[in-house]
Amino acid sequence: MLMGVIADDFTGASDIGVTLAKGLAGEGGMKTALYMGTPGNAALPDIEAGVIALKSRSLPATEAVAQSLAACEWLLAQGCCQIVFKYCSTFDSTPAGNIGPVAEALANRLGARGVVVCPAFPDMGRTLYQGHLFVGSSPLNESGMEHHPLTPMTDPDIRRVLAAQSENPPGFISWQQVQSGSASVRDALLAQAEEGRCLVVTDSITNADLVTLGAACNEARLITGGSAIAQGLPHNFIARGDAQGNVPQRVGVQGKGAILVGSCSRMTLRQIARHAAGHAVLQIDAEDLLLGKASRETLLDFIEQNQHRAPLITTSGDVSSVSVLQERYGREKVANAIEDFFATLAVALADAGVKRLVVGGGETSGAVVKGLQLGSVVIGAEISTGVPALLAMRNAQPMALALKSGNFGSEDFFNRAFQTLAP
Ligand SMILES: Nc1ncnc2c1ncn2[C@@H]1O[C@H](COP(=O)(O)OP(=O)(O)OP(=O)(O)O)[C@@H](O)[C@H]1O
Ligand SMILES: O=C(O)[C@@H](O)C(=O)CO
Repeated sequence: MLMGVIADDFTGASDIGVTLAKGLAGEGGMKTALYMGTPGNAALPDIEAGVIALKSRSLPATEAVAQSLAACEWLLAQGCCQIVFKYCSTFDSTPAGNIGPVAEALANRLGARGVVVCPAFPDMGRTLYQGHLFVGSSPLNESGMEHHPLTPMTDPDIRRVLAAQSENPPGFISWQQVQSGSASVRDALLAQAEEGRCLVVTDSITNADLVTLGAACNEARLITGGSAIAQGLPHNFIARGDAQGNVPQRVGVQGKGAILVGSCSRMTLRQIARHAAGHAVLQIDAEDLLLGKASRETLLDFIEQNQHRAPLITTSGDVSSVSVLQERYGREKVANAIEDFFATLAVALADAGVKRLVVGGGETSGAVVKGLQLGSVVIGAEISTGVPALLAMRNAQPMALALKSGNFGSEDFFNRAFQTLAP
């Protein structure tokens, strides 16, 4: 294994996994495996990049650091010479972390300084200019992310957000400097390292900027960013003759399917509304879950009876219903109850023969995948930007999954993914 990635959520892990697996157009990527949690066993010998999915985004910082360091040790033991810490392209974090504490702990472990911090993901409209993160034409704090149920983002200045959760004041490299090319960025990173800067917020607006950063980080021990930071990294290994140039294959499994959605992000709410117009949607009242009122039999029946209508079960609510519930019961209690619900439901569905599962939301995906106790997963071709089809084995049976980040995918995503996971 040449490169190792530690991702702070499961949708993000599949997002960066497919970015590494496909690499640059015309060249291909790295043979990449996705591990659902830090594995107990050694990786297969032909794997060139390993992505470890953690569910560490909303944990207390000390736990997130401990899990990330353990993942890092496993990746180093597999032979990785470069580690990437993947977080959300909307820099989802709490005032206490976990991006700053995890990035600094990994930098200390790897002896790295002048480490790139770049959440930009231009294909999804996330750009970083003068340290400010935009989603399309809106600053981060006016993009809907200010209402996120777990990690509301109320400041678009990533330098300030990161400074508040880091021990060392972060450095900065502007877009103008990135335009001067990879050698100039490498020098700038070295200069920042010599000044003692651990983390360096680095602007990027286009994919070309991210490829420049990738080339500048050819020899870096640690890189941090959204998935798009990984675009140019396979090239470094392919150009050296270390990696072969992989192409992800289409993945599909015969059998019943279900769609489970716990994301309350703007795009997901639109996708659910669109799905409801032509397919089967069962809306669960999230408060019923907190009061222990949901019946599993009804849900299994709903999925069984609606196989021809791409059945979707959701708890998602709009900003006001989420905040009413959180004020009444507390943010963590609400999230835990809903995530437990999805984890248990996914297991019941899989036990009842469901073989295709589309999940909406990173924390929700984490809960579902942990519930199903999936180990390593094959990354297939992309269904939409940042969302690959995945092939897992459960009880020696194949299972196809798609884990969709809250704001990813077009309005018809849920039906498209449901159909795409079939052979
Ligand atoms: N009706 C609801 N009220 C309050 N919280 C909810 C409700 N429905 C779901 N949730 C919780 O909101 C959180 C949504 O986070 P999740 O990471 O799954 O989606 P997301 O943030 O949109 O996805 P991503 O992180 O991939 O962008 C989960 O913890 C989920 O349990
Ligand atoms: O970077 C993104 O936006 C996604 O991969 C993600 O992490 C959402 O949870």
